[in-house]
Amino acid sequence: MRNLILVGPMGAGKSTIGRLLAKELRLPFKDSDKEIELRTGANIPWIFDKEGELGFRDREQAMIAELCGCDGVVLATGGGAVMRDENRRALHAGGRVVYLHASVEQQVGRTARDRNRPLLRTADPAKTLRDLLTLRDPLYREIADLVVETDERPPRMVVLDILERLQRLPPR
Ligand SMILES: Nc1ncnc2c1ncn2[C@@H]1O[C@H](COP(=O)(O)OP(=O)(O)O)[C@@H](O)[C@H]1O
Ligand SMILES: O=C(O)C1=C[C@@H](OP(=O)(O)O)[C@@H](O)[C@H](O)C1
Ligand SMILES: [Mg+2]
Repeated sequence: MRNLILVGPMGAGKSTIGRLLAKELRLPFKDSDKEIELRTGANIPWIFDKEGELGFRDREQAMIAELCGCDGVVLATGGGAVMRDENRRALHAGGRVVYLHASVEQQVGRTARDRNRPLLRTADPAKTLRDLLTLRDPLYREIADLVVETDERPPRMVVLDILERLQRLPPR
């Protein structure tokens, strides 16, 4: 399989684990959100403010299509990338897909101090994360080759688990 692709909700650790995995595998690391920021020269909240979520999703779809065309990269997606059918098709075709799972409680704790997630600027971020996970969990599972638990496990341990389980995956 060509690339190693991480999906999952905000705070699951896609950006953190992706960077560590890439280092371990000596592969380039690409973070879809970071690539959008580099390409536009604007940060994610600014894009949401100026273009709305729809504008961001269009940029995200174009970036996912481009990055899934790479060969041999570790790719961290944004938590909402699985919402579009086109993205799910591209991600599944683009390589091995790992769903990083985290409970809503852990997601809340890990995202609380970070103001860079516009969807969590709500009165009740825990409810927002719960509602999003209800909607998206089946979509993550639909395209995942592996589901990996991240609750109560430090990033290093999650990385080792992924590497070990990838070796045991049958060919698609
Ligand atoms: N397994 C983990 N255990 C504890 N904290 C974690 C873990 N994975 C990530 N984090 C922390 O959670 C925060 C969000 O991680 P991040 O990689 O940005 O998630 P995502 O890209 O999935 O939204 C960061 O501060 C990161 O250090
Ligand atoms: O869940 C989402 O819809 C989003 C997740 C974010 O990425 P992370 O999952 O890396 O936080 C980022 O793409 C944007 O704020 C929207
Ligand atoms: Mg991220």
